[in-house]
Amino acid sequence: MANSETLFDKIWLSHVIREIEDGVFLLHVDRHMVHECTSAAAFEGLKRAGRKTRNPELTYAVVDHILSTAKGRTGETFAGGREFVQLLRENCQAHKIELIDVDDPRQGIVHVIAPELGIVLPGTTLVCGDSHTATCGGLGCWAWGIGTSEVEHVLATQTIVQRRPKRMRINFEGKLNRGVYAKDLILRLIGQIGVAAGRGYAVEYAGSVIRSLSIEERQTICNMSIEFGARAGLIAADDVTFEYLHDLPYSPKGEMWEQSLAYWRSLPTDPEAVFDREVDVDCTSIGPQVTWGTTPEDVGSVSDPIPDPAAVNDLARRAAMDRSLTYLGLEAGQSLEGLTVDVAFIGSCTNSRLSDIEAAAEVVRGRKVASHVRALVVPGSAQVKHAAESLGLDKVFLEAGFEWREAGCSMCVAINDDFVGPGKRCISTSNRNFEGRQGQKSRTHLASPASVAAAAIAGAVTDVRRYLT
Ligand SMILES: CC(C)[C@H](C(=O)O)[C@@H](O)C(=O)O
Ligand code: SF4
Repeated sequence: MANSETLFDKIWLSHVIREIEDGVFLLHVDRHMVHECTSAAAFEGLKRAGRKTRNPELTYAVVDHILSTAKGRTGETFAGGREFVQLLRENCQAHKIELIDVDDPRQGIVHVIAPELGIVLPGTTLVCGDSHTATCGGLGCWAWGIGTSEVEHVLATQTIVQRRPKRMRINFEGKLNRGVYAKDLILRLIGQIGVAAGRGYAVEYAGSVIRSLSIEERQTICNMSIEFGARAGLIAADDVTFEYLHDLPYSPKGEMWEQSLAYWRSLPTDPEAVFDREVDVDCTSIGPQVTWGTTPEDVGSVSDPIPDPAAVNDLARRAAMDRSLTYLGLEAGQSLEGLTVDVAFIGSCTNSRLSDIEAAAEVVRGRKVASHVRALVVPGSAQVKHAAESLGLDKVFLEAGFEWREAGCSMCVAINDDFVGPGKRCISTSNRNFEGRQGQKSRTHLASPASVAAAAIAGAVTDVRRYLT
């Protein structure tokens, strides 16, 4: 039907090659990102089957996960990652895939560099063997994480088989309070609708608050789509997006740019379009968010008392809350404010872009990290690191007592040199807080970069608004 399609419908329809069975389709993949952690088995599969990569020019590889973030690091510094890095190098060479290697000035977390380089474009499909690929949806593309066997399929055919998802729209309206950032909005949403609400849906984020966000903030929102079960989250491209994309290394140029712009402007959801589900989030009532449990749904404003599991009727939820509180060493009714932290981590594909680092620096400037806290900033990419350094932000952090590290996934996932330590408590800008996520027996509290910076200074979870002028 004319004039009643959603953004997602438009992208979907322009990528269908054919219907395979009822509701299941073969689709074209425009861009494919690859990293060292989930690609080795896919390349191995190709080798065994004697297949080639169909469109190596549409695939980009980068090293980010199993990598040291120490100054002067190479792909060999972290012993556990050497083999993965080496294999990626060999596979990229054999398949003529562009590799952004450890010492490349474009290196960084896969979901941070893809937008930064203009590999992500509105209206396209982008996949990667990584669940947080949805991050790239912030630029109006359909981006989602795939499994390793699908990585092999995409390499071999440049297509993917997908069941058509349902459509959900989430409307963020109201006025943002001081000390409230994109991270607080997405945490609040997950607290409101729960970690399973997105299953089977492609989600579009909309509303006046979303329109007012920068591209980096939109990526933070889309990044956590997977944390409530949606595999993709999209935000329609607008002038903010076009300005961001203009003149990036891989974005279209000249006449192609003009043609692309005209097409991109046709993509936003039509006014008459209908969604399978709509959710409204009232931003006016949101304060700085901090998680108190082991899912991102276990979240509240920093000054709220931790909810009492005994007051919850759903028995499974009650048991999960009990288990969360035990794991984190917390009690119902307790306030998170004043809770001592051992580690403060600013990084990950959720919150490691320049604006995140700037927001944290605003809190840190002229202050010192509490003496018992290990505090780190791990920029999402070499470009982010460089940009921050040219603003003198590295000095702000170093003088305060933070570590200023090289780009990578780092302590978000702890499959490298950076981990929290058993029984230790970390306040983190990353996206996952399940048991052991940041290392064996680590305890994680998710929050925004400004809130994490404030906690590093205070030595404890605190209300960031006290540190803002
Ligand atoms: C290593 C990779 C498979 C994983 C993912 O897919 O999300 C990682 O990036 C993560 O965040 O846990
Ligand atoms: S930063 Fe964390 S969430 Fe993002 S890709 Fe790396 S491990 Fe996954």
